[in-house]
Amino acid sequence: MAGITYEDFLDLSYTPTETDLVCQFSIVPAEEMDMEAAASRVASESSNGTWAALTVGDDFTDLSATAFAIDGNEISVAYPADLFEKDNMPQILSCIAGNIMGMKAVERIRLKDCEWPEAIVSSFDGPTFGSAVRNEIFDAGERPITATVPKPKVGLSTDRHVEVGYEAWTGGIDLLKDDENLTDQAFNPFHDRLTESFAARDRAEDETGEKKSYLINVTADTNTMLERIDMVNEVGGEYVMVDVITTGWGAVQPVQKRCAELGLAIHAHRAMHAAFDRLPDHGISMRVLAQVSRLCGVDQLHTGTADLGKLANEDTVGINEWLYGELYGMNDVLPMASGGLHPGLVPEVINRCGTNIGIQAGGGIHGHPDGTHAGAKAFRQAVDASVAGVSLEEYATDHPELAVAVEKWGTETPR
Ligand SMILES: O=C(O)[C@H](O)COP(=O)(O)O
Ligand SMILES: [Mg+2]
Repeated sequence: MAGITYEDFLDLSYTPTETDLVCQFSIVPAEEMDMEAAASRVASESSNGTWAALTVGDDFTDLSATAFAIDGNEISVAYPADLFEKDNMPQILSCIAGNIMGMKAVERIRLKDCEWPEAIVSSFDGPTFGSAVRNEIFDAGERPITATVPKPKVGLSTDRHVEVGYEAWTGGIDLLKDDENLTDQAFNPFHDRLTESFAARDRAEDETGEKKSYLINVTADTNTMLERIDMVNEVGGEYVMVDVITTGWGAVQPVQKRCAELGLAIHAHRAMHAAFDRLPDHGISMRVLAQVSRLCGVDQLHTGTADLGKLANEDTVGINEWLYGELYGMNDVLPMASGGLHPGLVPEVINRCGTNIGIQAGGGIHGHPDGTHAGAKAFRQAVDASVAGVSLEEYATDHPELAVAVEKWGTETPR
């Protein structure tokens, strides 16, 4: 009978069923443990076992996970579907990435990848739009959509923030984006920024004849986020932005449901992800965080810059491919490349990631020697040139803003 002693959680002859959730971990066992014992403890602690052999009899539903493969320092664990509550991401993570992360039986443990069965996937709503935002909200055709964060990231007054946004929109940027730590502070209150930005957005649309939108950061406690989402809807917004890791999945889920009712898209900023994924042999991979984001229904997600930008990245291209991939009919997610980008890096970002992305620059626009409007033009020119297959050098000959940006930054990767 499985589930009594932790050795019972290892079965190298087990073949996962179609309904199992299969998780891949890398582990470094504690000093006195071999891989088999440590793998058993992972399966045990993350399902229905504990450190002690139980003497409670067998009057319980057997929800034991099974460690069924060991390959070097990697193990695979299969979890039975009934272990999980439907549509409850916190509960799932409390199993597969819960106590085991700090368990002394392992020195290090990293949840690297999951294979999600249909029963779990279909219990979540998934994204309302996904990458369709590019042509359902915008009319971007084959090009990536573009975004910018006014800098400095905090401290601009509402008036200045809106002015910067207007300059960026009219320079050719699709999306104005708040920064991850701008919400409702005294120097730039949420409600003022919301109403004034959308008024400026309307003027920018009239001036350019292009669709524009604004990713206002609603991040807060769940009730406040729901109120802010309603406010965004009332002024005719299309999106909200949420810092999904810092708010937590139990907050993202109701946000998704409210946004789906209202027809709003969700832009997910991943601030704090590196607390989980930066150490290569511990934590939760960005790949799994991206999978969780898709199930919880974000439409756009920061997945890095394929290592071209200022932030450390884990396998941007592989993560993006997973976000586009077939998942029992669930909508995909639009990956956002962001963090230290400037016009000179755009061709290589598109070369590595393709055009079905969003691409964001803060410093790479607002650090342009001729200011934000010129910076926005240069960034859009870099996108247009790359999609047309024209080199930046050639495009810059009759696009002076791009020429200035390329002269300033070249193709360097910032730190
Ligand atoms: O939130 C973001 O995406 C960052 O603020 C990016 O800023 P940067 O383009 O200046 O690195
Ligand atoms: Mg930021």
